[in-house]
Amino acid sequence: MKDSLIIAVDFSTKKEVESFLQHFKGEKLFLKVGMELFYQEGPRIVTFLKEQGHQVFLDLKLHDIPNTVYRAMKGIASIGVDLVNVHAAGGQEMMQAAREGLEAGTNVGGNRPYCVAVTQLTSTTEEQMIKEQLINTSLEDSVLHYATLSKEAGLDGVVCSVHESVYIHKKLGSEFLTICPGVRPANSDIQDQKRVATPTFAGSIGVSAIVIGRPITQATNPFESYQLLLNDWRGVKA
Ligand SMILES: O=c1ccn([C@@H]2O[C@H](COP(=O)(O)O)[C@@H](O)[C@H]2O)c(=O)[nH]1
Repeated sequence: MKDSLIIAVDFSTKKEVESFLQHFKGEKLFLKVGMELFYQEGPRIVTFLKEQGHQVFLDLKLHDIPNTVYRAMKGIASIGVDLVNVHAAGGQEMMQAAREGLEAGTNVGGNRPYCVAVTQLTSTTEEQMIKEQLINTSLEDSVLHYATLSKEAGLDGVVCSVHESVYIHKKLGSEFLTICPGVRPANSDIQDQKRVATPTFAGSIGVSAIVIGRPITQATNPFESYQLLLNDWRGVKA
């Protein structure tokens, strides 16, 4: 889990994923399946990727009442994913229920999937948070607050931007996972992301894992793009 570069395979069909993975010549990857793909293909896409030897982050960002989240997580654990998530805004009781559901759904002797909570989406600015969510504090304080609640609920970490990771590790310990999307090569298009950073910066400050989608999936040569980003992240000099 730690030091992984997770590729967000944001495609609509298994066929598109299969053709994307052909660029990687059998390399074992850490892949993120999001709503777009899961809602089209269902649990069988996870089974397919696991059978190919990949690790899977199922990014469904659950946010519902505790009983519903418990039952959904119980089912998700039985599909065999490695990492799942909820929205921290669902509250501490809901996050506890998520963890308990995962424990209940994990086979005896198996590993419970890691569970992390989304703090503030990396597409949100501080200005938007204050205006639209009526959270009258700094974005950093809001993220730290959600991270603290997540840890108290027994979760393994959070989804946050690279910029908040240092404060989270300082307060909650470096073992508490910071999974960071919003990662872009220097001077590239940030698209709908707002709180962005380069892989090099993420690596230099000890972020637990980074998530990158479009800079790899939409590249002319996805494998080359992945290798370059991986080297930047791991501090390998060209
Ligand atoms: O705060 C969040 C939480 C999740 N995401 C997801 O990560 C990827 C990022 O893709 P890019 O193409 O690299 O922007 C995407 O699947 C999001 O759903 C996030 O970006 N921010």
